[in-house]
Amino acid sequence: MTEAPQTPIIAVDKVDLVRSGKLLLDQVSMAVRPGEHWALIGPNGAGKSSLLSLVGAVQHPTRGDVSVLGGRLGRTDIRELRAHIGHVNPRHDIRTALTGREAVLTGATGSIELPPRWSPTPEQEQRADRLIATLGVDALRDDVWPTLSQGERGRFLIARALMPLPRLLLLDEPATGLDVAAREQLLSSIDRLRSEHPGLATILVTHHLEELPATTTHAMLLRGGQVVAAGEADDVLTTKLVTACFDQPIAIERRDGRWGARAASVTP
Ligand SMILES: Nc1ncnc2c1ncn2[C@@H]1O[C@H](COP(=O)(O)OP(=O)(O)OP(=O)(O)O)[C@@H](O)[C@H]1O
Repeated sequence: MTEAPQTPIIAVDKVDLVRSGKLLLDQVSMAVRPGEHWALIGPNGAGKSSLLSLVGAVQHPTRGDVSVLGGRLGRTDIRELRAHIGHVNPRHDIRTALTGREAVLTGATGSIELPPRWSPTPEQEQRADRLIATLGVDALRDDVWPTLSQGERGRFLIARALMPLPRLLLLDEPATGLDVAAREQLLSSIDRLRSEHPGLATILVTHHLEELPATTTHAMLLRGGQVVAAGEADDVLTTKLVTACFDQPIAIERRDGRWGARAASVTP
């Protein structure tokens, strides 16, 4: 007996995105299934954030279809869809002295600050504490936001995004600005998270292959709004395809699950 194929969490079909008369995405297609962890890679201006905003139900395509969690954009209430998508935005702006744990709890209300007179249920508190442990920031849970480092905030924000039990987690350049130790802690946390939530699908945007967790299963290379390659990570993250994507000779190697990139020597 053959197994029924898993319904995609995201189905993007021949999408164009036009803004201010400019074609930002050109015939892009993508299918993401439960348990898949995608890397979205490409040079500056390639269209990575634009694609993330479509699958995050933030904006609609100009042409083509986007379905997220079974709801087709344009036919579904996108606010309702967004409630099931965890979106980790490095520009998340907390201006008060919330503790790390309180920041995570705001994920239950979808707000930036804790709403007045709101208190979490015991289940919400337990969930926040479990996620804080998974992301490895237990010891910092009572520290206030202004005193946390960028890497520590990043891990609290991932825990926050997971509070509503999303089936899809979008990570927009989560390692930007982190030192090597903070980056490695973040990547280990993402690996742990993925193993503890096997049905979760994730998409991680980055310019740097060194910032990919070892649990990355799939990759898409974008350039000038077009897909250069998409599929299983080992088939896509190759010297030939990454060189074509960045228009620069780049040698790719994978060691102990992690990727590395360096300038390739060009043979005359
Ligand atoms: N609303 C808009 N109107 C016109 N052009 C836009 C708009 N939004 C984005 N762009 C342009 O579209 C292109 C793709 O932008 P996008 O932010 O998706 O790229 P990116 O791959 O995420 O880039 P980066 O790595 O620099 O963050 C860029 O050239 C950008 O200037």
